[in-house]
Amino acid sequence: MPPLLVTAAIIRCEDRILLTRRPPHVRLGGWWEFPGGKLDAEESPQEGLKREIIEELGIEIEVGPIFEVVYYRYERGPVLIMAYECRQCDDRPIRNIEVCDHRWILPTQLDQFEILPADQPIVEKLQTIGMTASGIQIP
Ligand SMILES: Nc1nc2c([nH]c(=O)n2[C@H]2C[C@H](O)[C@@H](COP(=O)(O)OP(=O)(O)OP(=O)(O)O)O2)c(=O)[nH]1
Repeated sequence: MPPLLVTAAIIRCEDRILLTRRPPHVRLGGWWEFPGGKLDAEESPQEGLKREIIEELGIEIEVGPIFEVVYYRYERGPVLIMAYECRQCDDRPIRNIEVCDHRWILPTQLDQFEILPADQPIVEKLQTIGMTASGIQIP
């Protein structure tokens, strides 16, 4: 089975990153994750990610360089997660539209959240090198 193509946004603001929580009633409900979702047909990863963030949180983002790519086998089938370094580029407040909670956290706080298992390589990279070290272009 080919993997589901999923994009995820590592949205940074100063030294914090954004984590969102999946609503209780959806598949994998209650887990924390990086906001994003499945790509639609004929959509580039960057276009899909911007669309998902507007749908889920009501904010506009700029999509920067790729941060990590993860292949993970869930019981229902594999996913390929493309995680991009991003930043918010408007001043709208975040709204929990398709998520049930969100937090701006320090990388040192990642261990305090139950984050989807597929995201482990992303979490480890954030904990060890952070984002500035990987070249995110944030003034
Ligand atoms: N957005 C996101 N999805 C992730 C992460 N880690 C991870 O394993 N996933 C998985 C969970 C889901 O199986 C899949 C994303 O699917 P989804 O159901 O959230 O995507 P979607 O919003 O497009 O879904 P839908 O409601 O339109 O069906 O990727 C992550 O950090 N962010």
